[in-house]
Amino acid sequence: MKPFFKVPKGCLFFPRLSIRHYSLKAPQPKISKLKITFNKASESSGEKAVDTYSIDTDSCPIAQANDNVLSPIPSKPSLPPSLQYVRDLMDLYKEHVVLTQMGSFYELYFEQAVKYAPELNISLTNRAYSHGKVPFAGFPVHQLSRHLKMLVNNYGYSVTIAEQFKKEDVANNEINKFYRRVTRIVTPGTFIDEAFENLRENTYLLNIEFPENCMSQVADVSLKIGICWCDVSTGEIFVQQVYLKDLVSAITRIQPKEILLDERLLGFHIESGTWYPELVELKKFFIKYQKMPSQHRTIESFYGLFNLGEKEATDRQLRIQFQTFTQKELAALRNTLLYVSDHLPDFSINFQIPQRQLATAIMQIDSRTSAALELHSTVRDNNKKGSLLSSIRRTVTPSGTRLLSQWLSGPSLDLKEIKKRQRIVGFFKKNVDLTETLRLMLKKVNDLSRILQKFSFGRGEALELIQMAQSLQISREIRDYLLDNVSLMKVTLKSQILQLTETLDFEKGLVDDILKFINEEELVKSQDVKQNGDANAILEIDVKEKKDVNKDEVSELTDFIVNPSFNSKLRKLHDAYQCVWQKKEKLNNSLKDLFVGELGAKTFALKERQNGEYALHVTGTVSNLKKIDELIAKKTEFYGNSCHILQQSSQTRWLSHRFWTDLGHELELLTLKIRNEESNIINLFKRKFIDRSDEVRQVATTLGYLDTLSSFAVLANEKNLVCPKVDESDKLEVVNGRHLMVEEGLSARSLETFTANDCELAKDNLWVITGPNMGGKSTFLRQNAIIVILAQVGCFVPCSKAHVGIVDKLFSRVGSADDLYNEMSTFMVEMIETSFILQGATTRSLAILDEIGRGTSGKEGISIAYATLKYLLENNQCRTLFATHFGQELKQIIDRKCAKDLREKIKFYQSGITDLGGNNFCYNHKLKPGICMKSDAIRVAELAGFPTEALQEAREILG
Ligand SMILES: Nc1ncnc2c1ncn2[C@@H]1O[C@H](COP(=O)(O)OP(=O)(O)OP(=O)(O)O)[C@@H](O)[C@H]1O
Repeated sequence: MKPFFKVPKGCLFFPRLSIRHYSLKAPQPKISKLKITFNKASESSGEKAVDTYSIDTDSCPIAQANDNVLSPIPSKPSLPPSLQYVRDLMDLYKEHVVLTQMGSFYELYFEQAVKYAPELNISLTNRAYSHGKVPFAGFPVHQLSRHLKMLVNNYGYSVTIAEQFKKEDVANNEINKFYRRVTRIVTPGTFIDEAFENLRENTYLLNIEFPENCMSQVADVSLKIGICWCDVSTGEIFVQQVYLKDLVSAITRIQPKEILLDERLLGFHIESGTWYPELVELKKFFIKYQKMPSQHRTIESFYGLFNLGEKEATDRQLRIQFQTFTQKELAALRNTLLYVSDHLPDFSINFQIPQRQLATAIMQIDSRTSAALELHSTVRDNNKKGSLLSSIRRTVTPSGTRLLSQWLSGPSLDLKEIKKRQRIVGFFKKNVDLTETLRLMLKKVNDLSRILQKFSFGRGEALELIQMAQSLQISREIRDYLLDNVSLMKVTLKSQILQLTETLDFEKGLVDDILKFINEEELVKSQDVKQNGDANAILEIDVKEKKDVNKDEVSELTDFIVNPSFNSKLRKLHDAYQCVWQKKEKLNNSLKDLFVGELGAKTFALKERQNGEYALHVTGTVSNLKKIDELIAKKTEFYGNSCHILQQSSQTRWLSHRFWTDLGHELELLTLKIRNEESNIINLFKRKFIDRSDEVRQVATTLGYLDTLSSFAVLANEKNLVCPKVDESDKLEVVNGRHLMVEEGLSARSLETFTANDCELAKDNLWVITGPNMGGKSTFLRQNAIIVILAQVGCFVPCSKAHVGIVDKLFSRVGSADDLYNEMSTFMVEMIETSFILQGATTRSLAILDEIGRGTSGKEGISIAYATLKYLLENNQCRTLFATHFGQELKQIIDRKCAKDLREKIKFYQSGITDLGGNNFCYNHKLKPGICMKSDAIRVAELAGFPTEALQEAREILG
């Protein structure tokens, strides 16, 4: 029998999975194929027509075309140009949802309108054209984000967005004054709007570069694969080279929102697991198949996507960095960069220098282990609440939370780094008041990396500029605060803290300038007005109603957001504005004296009407207004100008007045000029931050680091955690260990307290844990794995003492598998998972195995359990916890078949039940040496509400 993937010498043979016997379900509809070509090379492969529509908008005729330009294939000449454009886009971006901006709406046409209108819950209508009716549906521009969420996140579609632009130098009254072009293609990995809102998580896009033609051969577990992942919303980008056997662990760690694969792999259905079983894991993700023409673009052509200050310095740094990457990593990087730049053609991407992650620096946790240990979500309902992350999270900044999540997915193998973290946590834990003050400061810090990215994309409000400046100011305060307290620190800690504080020293002048020259109060006010406006728009309040209300006097000086003293140009504009404003005040007072004082009007004001006209607004009684009318009719001059009536009602008059009209226009023009200059200044400041991207990111990283470590200190004090001894030994010794989440659950539900248990393993030691059902076996296994993870992220651990020799890989075979291997029997899944452990575990690994062999008949199950146990001891020689209901049977086989030295490496522990008399009992979760002889399954059945008759029957059979 031929193995279906290559098994290294000395490892177990894998069962052959024939697709005939285990026909796998078709993948979920998340997978979409993007037919886009990117280079001329494809002309030869018969895709010339498609090539004409490259989404590279610079060279793309269609993307830049205005609505008049017809498709090169004049398929439906009777369509109006704008519709023809939509039709062409739909043909080009097949399988994408195409949203085209038409005025202040995004619209869907033709069959897409029919298909997606119900999914978006918007109304579907028809519009009549000369060639017939066309179905269409749309929504206002400001609702884009809401509908994108639905299309991309809920339905997993790719969305192509064509925006409308006004042609330059075209008069307003021309019919074809707009053109449209594709500004972005939104997929889960490039959905920046969503990422900017979702502060606690990274939005990673992952590209996997399989070697060419590798799928036409049997899978080789030592195949080298290049991966690259990036978060466009924070600018992070990483590369790594992994072996095929470690690929799924890497994916689990990265938790990408989208995975990019070469289009050529489409036919291999890799997520079915037929080529390499572990790849069934890909079913969990949004997969995009993409033509990968990386060889046609040099890496240098992407240098513009990085901004590390001066261009030359950036290029030099990148060149040096890329020399350290392998070819596979570079290929993955190139394709990722290409994909991002093609999907966000209108955004200036600003990545940090790509970081190379080494497989040897991070603990490997495969997806089953991550799920079984509930690191990020619970097994039962896939909820974040109740997970390890949510139960230990005390971070107060978005970057701290994201860092914590990354650390939990990939704990460190770097002893020096772990000890550094422990030292800092220990210091924060001891100095409670200092930590409290630090965290109060951290709480005020905004998400610097995301604000920076917004600026790079030409987005970001002026208020975010203030937030950026304030956060950087706080980072200086944190720096000073820590420096003030270095006397409390021991030598090593002191030098580490000093190193950290260096990165918090961001240029003071820039920050001070922003805080000095930009008026935060006005910004907050205008933000409130905007938010209210948005809320009204969302509520779709009748706009007409608002239009009836005429604007009050032109803005007062306080509406401006940049201090006039910023530069002479702004000063001059403000002086001119002041001068006109004073004239306006004088005019207002004089006319008020005249109309109210002398002519008896009730009120008087200088106003701008909704239609833009400047007018005098007078109210009064019918007789007073009559007097005014008569004066107007006689062409009487008011403050040097005669008036005429623009609009009247019984008690109001709108009057024209030349002088006010001139002043109004002057004020309007000056306001525009000031706002324009302000916008230039804001953009200048933003640019300054973009040019210092590297420094801003360093501050963000350090603040996230301090946040995470101080949060560990808070947690340690709150949960009574201790600092574990971590070293390169082969030990796993835990005294009075606890499971944080189970403990939390118990205290929330009942008065019962958690029973702490010890664990003492060394290399090639194996503990067999037996006990009744519900006796706490799985809990014990998991708690020790979690303690290892916590120890290696630098966190303190729930026990009274721990000694953890660094674990390189964590394996588990716990509980029922998820549904990925659909149509495979539970036992087959169990065996596949166990095989991965037997093939992957090293002498530095920790394996937790729960009830191996339970999925088949008793005798065979026991033999499999024994074989697994023996293989682990003899070959893997890792630290192992092995829970089973076959304790007695296993012991007998071990005694019979194993040599003394092997027998001595196996220890048996049991939990039990304490009888309380009658039918009453309680679980005794305390582990003690020995083997539990019975599982007390009938008691569990009784607790679960089994019918008495059935229970009786079971008891009789048991005897
Ligand atoms: N050390 C402990 N102290 C207190 N309660 C515990 C402890 N360990 C487990 N429990 C409680 O017992 C429940 C069952 O534990 P667990 O699932 O670990 O048992 P098990 O022995 O693996 O059961 P089974 O053999 O039926 O799978 C837990 O949900 C928890 O409420």
